[in-house]
This record gives sequence, structure tokens and C-alpha cells, in this order.
Amino acid sequence: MAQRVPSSDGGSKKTSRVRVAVRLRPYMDKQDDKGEGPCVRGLDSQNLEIINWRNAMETVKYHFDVFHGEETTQQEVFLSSVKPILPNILKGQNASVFAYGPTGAGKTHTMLGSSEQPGVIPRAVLEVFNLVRAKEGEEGWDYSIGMSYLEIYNEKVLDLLSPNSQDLPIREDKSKNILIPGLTHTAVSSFSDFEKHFVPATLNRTTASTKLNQRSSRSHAILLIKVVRTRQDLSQRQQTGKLYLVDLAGSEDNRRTGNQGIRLKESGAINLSLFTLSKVVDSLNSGTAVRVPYRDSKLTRLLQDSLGGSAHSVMIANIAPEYKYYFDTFTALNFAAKSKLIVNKPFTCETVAAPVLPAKRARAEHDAGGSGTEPQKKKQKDERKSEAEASSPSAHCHSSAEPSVMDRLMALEKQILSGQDKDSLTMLKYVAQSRKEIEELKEKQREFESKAKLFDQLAAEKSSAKQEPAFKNNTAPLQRKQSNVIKINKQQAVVQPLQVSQLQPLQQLAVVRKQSVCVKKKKLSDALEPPDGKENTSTWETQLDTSVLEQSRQAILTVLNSGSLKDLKGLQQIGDKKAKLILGWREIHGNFTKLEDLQKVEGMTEKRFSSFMKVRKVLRLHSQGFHLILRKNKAAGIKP
Ligand SMILES: Nc1ncnc2c1ncn2[C@@H]1O[C@H](COP(=O)(O)OP(=O)(O)OP(=O)(O)O)[C@@H](O)[C@H]1O
Repeated sequence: MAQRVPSSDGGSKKTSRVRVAVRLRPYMDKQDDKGEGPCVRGLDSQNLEIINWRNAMETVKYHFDVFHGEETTQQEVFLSSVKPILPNILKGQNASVFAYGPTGAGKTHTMLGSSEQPGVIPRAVLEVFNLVRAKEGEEGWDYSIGMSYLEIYNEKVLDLLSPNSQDLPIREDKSKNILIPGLTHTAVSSFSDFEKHFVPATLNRTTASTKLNQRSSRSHAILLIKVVRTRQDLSQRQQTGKLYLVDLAGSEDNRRTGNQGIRLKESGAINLSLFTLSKVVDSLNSGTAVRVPYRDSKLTRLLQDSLGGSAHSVMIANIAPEYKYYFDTFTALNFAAKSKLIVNKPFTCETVAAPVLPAKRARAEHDAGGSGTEPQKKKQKDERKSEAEASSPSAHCHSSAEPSVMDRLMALEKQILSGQDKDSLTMLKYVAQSRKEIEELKEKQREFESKAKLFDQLAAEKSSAKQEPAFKNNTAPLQRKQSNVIKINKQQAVVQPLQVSQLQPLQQLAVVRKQSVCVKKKKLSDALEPPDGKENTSTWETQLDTSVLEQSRQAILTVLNSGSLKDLKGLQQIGDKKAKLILGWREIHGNFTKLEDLQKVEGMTEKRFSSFMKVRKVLRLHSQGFHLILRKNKAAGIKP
């Protein structure tokens, strides 16, 4: 059985963190039915800015390992973000590349691409074959390559190489390797052999048309490439390196996708697993969590040995520039900003087995992933050799569904082999930059807080003075174009607080309290709002049961920390805008530790906060008073 052993090249001592690249897809006019222009744009190779949804005159800046702008080619994405991690697989280490982002933002384009523009998957697999070919015979190792391909659809693990299979279980062995018993693992001897299996299997992936994407991926597609290297001497040492290439399903806002029925169910499963992924990222990020919730979704369970644990990971967060993707883009950027702080510890997955009889050996290999018997391996090796020897593209003729892919990849291969990989130096820079980036994140947080203060001041003074943009660029400021449709929507979105109807019974309550509890003969509303406008808590708050108050505070705190947009809007005096502000604050700062933290949320002035608290207390009084009325009426024989 494969075991984790310290990497001979010292890999276990080094740490490598998840590299985060952000890719902005080109602006697609037809997707922007309101013609509002882009809401996000790149500043340089690592920075981008997005319009601040709280104030369209401002932008929020983000810094990532790499920013791929709209013009970036598939090859550039591969060279800078993926190619550098691939050699680790040949050393028995794990690597993973996953594309994250809202539906329609370009994940499948990035991972799979098209026959004209092949994406990360075909390029990475081709590169693995090239690396193996270059190593073969050297250093006394034999190599074999195998593949599995699966999708997670509605929380079911389905084998794309064997499409009629049932939901497969996910297991973990003693050495914490993730295994999927029953999953097809096919030995592949060449790139064309890989393509023969991969292309038809891709068509088995569950896709459907949604309002936002005509061919939307409804599942997480995970391609596993396993490289097994076996020592040529009698020691039988074997190392297994895994490469996960993951095209995640898009994060979706069902109000925009218009999903219903089965689409809605799929969407629920997609969002749940992505939510768990973000929780896993959060836990890993904080570094303090006792339990990382990998087991809460199939996706995170499967990625367990490639995220936050053992693998060299790259996340490509895909974003779209159209305004209608704004909220998803903002969420994706915040998710990605968290992910870049995860630290992975590379390990080598190696077995040291006693020499075994050929039959037993074949079985052991089958159990470890079906990397093939000795004659099979020889065949693979021969095939790889003959492929290497072949010089003309016609030598690579194959029966795949899309032959042009192969020709283009052959041309690509030549290009890559002759080109210079500038990325190794860049990789070194990232290590030195990590500390700096943490500081920058803190700085960004401080910036947010000072902006929030400024906003409060301005709101308080009701100043009509024009606000300065938060980030000055030489380029024209990024501003949202006016759209009539938006104006109408905004009006529709205004939620009128039900103050009159909910505060109405309070008068009765105050009277009841006066009679039954014998408190000061003072109107409750007077106590809540004394003439000087200051809250006189000592006169009325002390009349309440403090434990009830505390329970109430805790309940609100729970909603603030874990409530959805809808839950937040369910709180009195929290409308759509404020609920979003709270979500935004939570996204950036984490949980509220006490209710008073709410005042840190933009727009939540001291006065507003105090009136928010008053309503809470009033409602609590209301409920206490209501029970008192019931009790009193019951005693007097009055039916409710
Ligand atoms: N960088 C790009 N250059 C050109 N076209 C792109 C780019 N990125 C995406 N597209 C196009 O945008 C559309 C949506 O992209 P894609 O299907 O890859 O999105 P997705 O994020 O995978 O969506 P879903 O999650 O719904 O599957 C496609 O037509 C794709 O060709």
C-alpha cells in the first residue's frame, strides 16, 4: 500500500501554498443586456479593481499571484500558472489545478478549451507525457501513466469513463490517500491514447442550458492523472504522484439563472459543495480550526489530499466583467483572496515493498490504481518511444472525435519545447512576496475601515460634496453606466420596514406593563426615545430579564454570523442594502464577535445601531408583554 514518506528532495520540509490566479474573460456584449459596461478590470499582472457596490464612485483593489487579463491566451495561462507545478508529480507528489468561479465566467474554457484554443487539461497532460519521456531510462526509474475521470453531480460520484456506473464511494486509506473503489483507472501510453479515452468521456459530463450559459456544466469534473514510477533495481520502490485537474461547476445565484425544478436542485448541490469548499478554505486559512470540514461534501472530501494538505495547488478563479455578474465576481474574488493564504506541505507518496511474484505484483499494481503489468508497461514504454520518434504530425493519426485537436497540440508541443519558460523565476518571487501580501491584506482592511468612517461622517453631515475615488488611476475611472432597468429594479427592491404595524401593539404593551409589572408610569416609547435623543437604557432596559436579553442578543448574533441574505433581511430595520453590507463585512472581516461590531458595517451609524437595538428590545418587550396579557386575560376569564 502506498505510504507517505519524506520526499528525498526535501519536499516535506518545504511548504508550498496554493497559488491563486484570477482570469478575467473578455467582455461579451450580448451577455450584458443592460449595456452597463464592465464592473471589473485589470490594473497590471497582479492587481485588479472592481467597482465598490457601496459607492459606484469607488473601486476595491485586489492583489493576486497572477492576474490574467482579457487578452491572455490559453498558452500564457498554462505556462505561468500550471506548467511549473507539473514536475512534482514525477517525484511522487500530488498536484491539483482547479477552476473556480461563477457560471459563465470561463472555467470550462480555461480547463478544457476548444479545438482552436486547447485549455489547461490537454496542455498539462501533454506536458506530463513530455516530462516522463524526458526522464525515462534516467535515474533508474520506470514510469507508467494512468487516468481516471469522474464527475460529482448532485453529490454523486459518477465515473465518466464508465458512464452507466452508480454513485461511487470515497474512501481514505491509512496513509490518508483518497481512493475511490470501483473507479475506472486506465493505463495510457501516449497523449493520443489519453485523448481516445478523454474526448468521448467529456461528452458524458452533465451539462444543460441555463439563462446565463447555454452549455452550463452542472457538475464538478475531475480528471486524475496518476504517474507511478518504479525503481528498476530489486528494491521495488514505487512512488505515485497524482495530478487532479478540476473544472468546478459554477457558483450560481438562482434568482439570476432562473433555475427551477431539476436545475434548482442541481444548483442547490453545486452551491452547497462550493460553500463547503469555501468553509474548508476558511478553516485552513485561519489555521486554528480543530476540524477542517472536508467530509461535509463529496467535492472537498475528494480534494482533501490536494487542498491544504499534500499537494501543489493552483486555483484559477474565473471572473466575468459584465455588471450582472457583479455579486458573483465579488464573492469569487473574496474566496480567491482567502485561498491564497493556504499553506500546503508537499509529500512523496512512496511504497517500499518486498519483491513479489509476478502474479501478485500485477494484482498489487491493479489495487494501487491499475498502472499495468510488466508486459503492459513495456508496451506503454515502447509506444511512448515510438511516439517520440515520430516526427511528422501524420504519425499521430488517431480515431478521436476531434482530430484537429491533436494536430494543434502537436504544433503546440513544438512551440512549448522551443520556447522559454519564464515562470520559474516568477515562482521564486512568490515565496518572498507571501509575507508582503498578508501585510497588504491587513492594509486593505484598514482602508475599508477608514472609508467606512468617512462614509458615516458624510452621511451624518448630509453633505452633498462629491466623493473622491478610493483608488486613483491614470486610466479613466471605472464607473457603472446608467441603466434605466436598474433604476426600476432598485425601486422594486426597496423593502419598506413594517414599522407601523409592528410597533402598534407596543402602546398596549406599555400600558399592560405599567399595570402588571408596576414599573414607572412612563410611556415605553418615551423611555426609548427621551427628548434629548440619547438612549436612556437605565430606565427601561433594567426592567427586562437580563437572561432573555442575552438570549435575544445571541440569537441576533447567530443570524448576523451565519444567516443568509434572506435571513438578514428578516431582521427588523435591515433592508436589502444593509443585509448586503453585512454580508460584505462578514466576507472581509469574518464573524461578528459582539452586536456592537455591527457599527463597523458601513452605513450603520451609532444612531442607526441604537435604533436597531431598540427595536430588538421593544420586540422582546412586546413578546414578554404579550404573554403577560395572555396570563392576565386568562386570570380574568377572557378568551384570547
Ligand atoms: N478567455 C476567454 N476567451 C474567449 N471566450 C471565453 C473566454 N472565457 C470564456 N469564454 C466563453 O464564454 C462562454 C462561457 O464560458 P464557459 O462555458 O467556459 O463558462 P463556465 O464558467 O465553465 O460556465 P459553467 O459553470 O456554467 O459551465 C463560452 O462561450 C466560452 O467560450
